[in-house]
Amino acid sequence: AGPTSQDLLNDANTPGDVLTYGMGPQAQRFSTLAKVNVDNVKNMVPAFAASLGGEKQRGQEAQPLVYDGTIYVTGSYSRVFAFDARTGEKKWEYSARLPDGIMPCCDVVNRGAAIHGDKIIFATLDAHLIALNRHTGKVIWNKTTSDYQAGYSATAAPLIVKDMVITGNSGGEFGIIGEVQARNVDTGELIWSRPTIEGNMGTLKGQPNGMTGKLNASWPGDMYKTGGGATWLGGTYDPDTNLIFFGTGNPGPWNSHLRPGDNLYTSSTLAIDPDTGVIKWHYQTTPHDGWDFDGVNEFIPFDATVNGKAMKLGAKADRNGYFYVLDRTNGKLVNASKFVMQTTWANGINLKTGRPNYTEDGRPGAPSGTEKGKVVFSSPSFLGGKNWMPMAYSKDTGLFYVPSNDWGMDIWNEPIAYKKGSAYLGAGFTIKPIAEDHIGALRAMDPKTGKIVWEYKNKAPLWGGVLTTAGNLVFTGTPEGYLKAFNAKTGEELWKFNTGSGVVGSPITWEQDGEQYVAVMSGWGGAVPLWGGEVAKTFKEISQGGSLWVFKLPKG
Ligand SMILES: O=C(O)c1cc(C(=O)O)c2c(n1)C(=O)C(=O)c1cc(C(=O)O)[nH]c1-2
Ligand SMILES: [Ca+2]
Repeated sequence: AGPTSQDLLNDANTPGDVLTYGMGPQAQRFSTLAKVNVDNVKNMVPAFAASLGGEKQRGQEAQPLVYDGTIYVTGSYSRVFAFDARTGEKKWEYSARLPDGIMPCCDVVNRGAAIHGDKIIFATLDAHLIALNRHTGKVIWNKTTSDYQAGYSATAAPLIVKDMVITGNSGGEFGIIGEVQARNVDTGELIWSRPTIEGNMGTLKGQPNGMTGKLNASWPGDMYKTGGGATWLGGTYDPDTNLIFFGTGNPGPWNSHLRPGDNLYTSSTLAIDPDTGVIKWHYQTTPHDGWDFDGVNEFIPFDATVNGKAMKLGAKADRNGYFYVLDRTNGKLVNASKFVMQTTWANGINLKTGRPNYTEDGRPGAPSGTEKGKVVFSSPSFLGGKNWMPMAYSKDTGLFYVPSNDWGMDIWNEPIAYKKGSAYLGAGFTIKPIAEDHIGALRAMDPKTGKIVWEYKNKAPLWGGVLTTAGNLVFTGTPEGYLKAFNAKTGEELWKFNTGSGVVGSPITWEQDGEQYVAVMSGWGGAVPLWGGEVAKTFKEISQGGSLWVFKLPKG
């Protein structure tokens, strides 16, 4: 039969398998396992490695799934692999036949699959959603989610809620319209679609277009028709409030002078009712985004007592450099604090309005005629204080572990007009380091105080996901090739292993035959080598790769 929607809800409490992207619908990436712990992690050794093979290497950003003795991973170029979880032997491989004209902005990546019943479901770079038989890798259904020739693509892992596959889309750099789609998991038929840009019609259940507030009030003229707001990282689900949370990306074009207004719902967190597709609340982290700060970062539900009051909260480390804690029942700001070295574009967040206090010269200037506008130095860079790589929340320490980066950019605006299937930026940029000794910084954040409790600095930008465990451990990868383990309370580095290529995947752990296993994908890529400017030059020595690595303690 295979996992049911109920099994997926219980994923965080069943350490014998990993059924969801995020290790639980809330995506806390916390494991209750403690067989591998601060005392013995130094002894951990590889159990096996499995290559994705072929000439198709590039960025391997996937988080593996584990079920019934099989590890499922997605690879670059829209591939899926099933490996034996005891030996690493390949069971099957599926490779989507991609057309020549795909337009992913930021490498040919995929972050993971979903599992349900007899199916493995994943999204492709040419904007298809495909369900494979998990035993054979044969296609069960294959749906077109949008038009790749207009710049749509998909890189996120699907979310499964109540027998629906809920997906985001990519293409924010091409003037697409961000969208969340819910489909029947058995057939792939569309149930509802929720556009993220005010003024665009979706097909919602029980509401003709379901857009809240005045249509298009936050966009001039027709700009909402090409407004971006891609939901390119997928979503999390909170059973306590029955809400799904999707971040939305940058508005199109990047040149903000062409679209005065807040440009809802770009660079925001949306809380959506999974039963209808209706937006219950929104919180916009960067109104009128002019830096590609995007806002797509994952929103992780957690519970804590604030000022003596038990609260249902959620946290998001935004690309704009601020760590936000919201009341997840209504989207109200509880606190916001800086988690990076610098934020040149804003002096903090106004706790009453929830809006950033913009600095006077932080925004790149308007072009005049065909001349580019005033260049400004901005920090974080557009690749963000934190990009797509997911943070983790430990129920034991009460801390969030945030994979962050300290860097800046020169950014300027240029004239631009929309053309179907062409980049729609109207901006240029060069990314620059801002510190002598590091770009990457893994930071332990206390969500109650907004304080950084410890940090680990890394020379290259951190671009991989984080895992935390009841063994008082935090795991993350580095572009230099290491998977590393840290003491969750102190940040002390306890173990490392070099996988031979940059690690930009998200680690997982599970228990099998009485032993605890840890797995991560290795394979350098993603946006940094493509867009990293001066920063990317320092990492050209990193070798490409494409392997799954699995670790455990030696027997006996
Ligand atoms: O607006 C979008 O649709 C969109 C999509 C993606 C993507 O799907 O990977 C990225 C971005 N934007 C983006 O801004 C970005 O920095 C980025 C980095 C990466 C990556 O995988 O390393 N993807 C993306
Ligand atoms: Ca983007």
